[in-house]
Amino acid sequence: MKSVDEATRVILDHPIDLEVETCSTSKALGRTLREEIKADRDFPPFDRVTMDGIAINYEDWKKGQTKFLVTGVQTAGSPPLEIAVANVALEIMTGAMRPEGASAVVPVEEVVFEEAQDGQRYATITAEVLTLNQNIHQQGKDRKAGDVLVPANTTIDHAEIAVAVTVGKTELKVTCQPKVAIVSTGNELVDTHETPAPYQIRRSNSYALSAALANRGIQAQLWHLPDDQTLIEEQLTSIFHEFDIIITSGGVSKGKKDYVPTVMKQLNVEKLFHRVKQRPGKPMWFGKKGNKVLFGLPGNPVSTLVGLFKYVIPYLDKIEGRTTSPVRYAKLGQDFKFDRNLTYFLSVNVINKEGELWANPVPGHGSGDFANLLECNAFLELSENQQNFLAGSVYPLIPFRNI
Ligand SMILES: Nc1nc2c(c(=O)[nH]1)N[C@H]1C(S)=C(S)[C@@H](COP(=O)(O)OP(=O)(O)OC[C@H]3O[C@@H](n4cnc5c(N)ncnc54)[C@H](O)[C@@H]3O)O[C@H]1N2
Ligand code: MOO
Repeated sequence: MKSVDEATRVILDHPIDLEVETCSTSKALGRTLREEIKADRDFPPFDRVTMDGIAINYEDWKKGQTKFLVTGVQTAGSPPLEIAVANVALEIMTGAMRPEGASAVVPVEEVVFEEAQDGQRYATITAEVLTLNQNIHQQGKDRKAGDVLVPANTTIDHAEIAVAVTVGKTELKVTCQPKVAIVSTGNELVDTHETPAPYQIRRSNSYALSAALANRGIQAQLWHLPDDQTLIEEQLTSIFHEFDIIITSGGVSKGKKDYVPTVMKQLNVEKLFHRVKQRPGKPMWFGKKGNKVLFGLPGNPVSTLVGLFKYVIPYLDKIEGRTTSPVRYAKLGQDFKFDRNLTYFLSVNVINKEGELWANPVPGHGSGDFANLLECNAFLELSENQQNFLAGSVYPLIPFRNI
């Protein structure tokens, strides 16, 4: 039986290859970039005015001039005007290009405007202090044309989309998303709209898995198969043809109808491990055939989700080449005892107390108690070979909601 660390290593050491495709930039949120995004122009591309006010030649003010004749108005999006003679100003708007000859912009709050008898408009500066080039964002100050703005393999978020469209990219090269199938098994399971017999339940795992994957940007396709070995074999054969990643739930333990491992053998899927020294989720199965993998997650709903968040999501991150955030840690909120020689994934409610994450145990009633997860936002990974876990000690966190 593999330890949690060994199982993690085996999984991450068996990536499948995903191709590169082109995707419209506006739909690229969450995808992995497979090219560099370079600046097509300087950032900003021209000396950009940053306040609504008047543009003047700073030297005029420095020589003692505070009252300026307004000779024009320059709005954002129009070609630059010019300050060609001494002691004149242009009214100017945020986003406009610096007019030729202008070397300071004084905000309207520091200017008094007046109309003279002759119909001319004057602006008097009330500010005590001006500086050269104030309120002008200098061309190329942020980035230079040709600079790499976003390196390849970055996960695309709103900031990357803003930069990509700014440099004129309507499309981006991204990693193809894997095709994912979720297959639940079990005669005791009926669908949501059905009324279960007294010995049946409604199935929930496939819906929980597909919702969690949708949150991660992946639209999985769902199947449910009865405990019929021939049918499972037939269906998984065709699912293997069509999909890159198959996630099964149930049918991997030691029961007479737990057919997943047997069927995998018949389909020549290489077993990389079966069973992990952990609770919940011990009976997990993992294997690979060609460029496809199967995660056989145990059926108990909490075990299924531990498998998804601990193993499947990091695997997706790896094959998609995503930039991932480092492992997060939290302090255990109260003493906890677990005396089996297994890694324990404790359901916890994590709160942020004065900048520190504290994980309060919400143990529930075992791996079938999925209603318990309504009160939780993460699993805390308590290492094997330890029995007493003390309040205040720090452990890795596997969040399944935003914390
Ligand atoms: N003799 C042994 N029995 C069991 C062992 C063991 O080591 N020796 N392991 C136990 C552990 S731990 C787990 S976890 C379960 C996992 O077994 P399976 O993966 O074969 O899962 P099933 O038997 O099919 O189902 C277990 C449980 O979960 C419910 N379930 C299954 N699928 C769904 C679904 N889609 N939605 C909601 N609930 C689901 C199912 O009805 C069962 O109650 O095995 C233990 N037994
Ligand atoms: O691993 Mo099972 O998930 O403990 O119930």
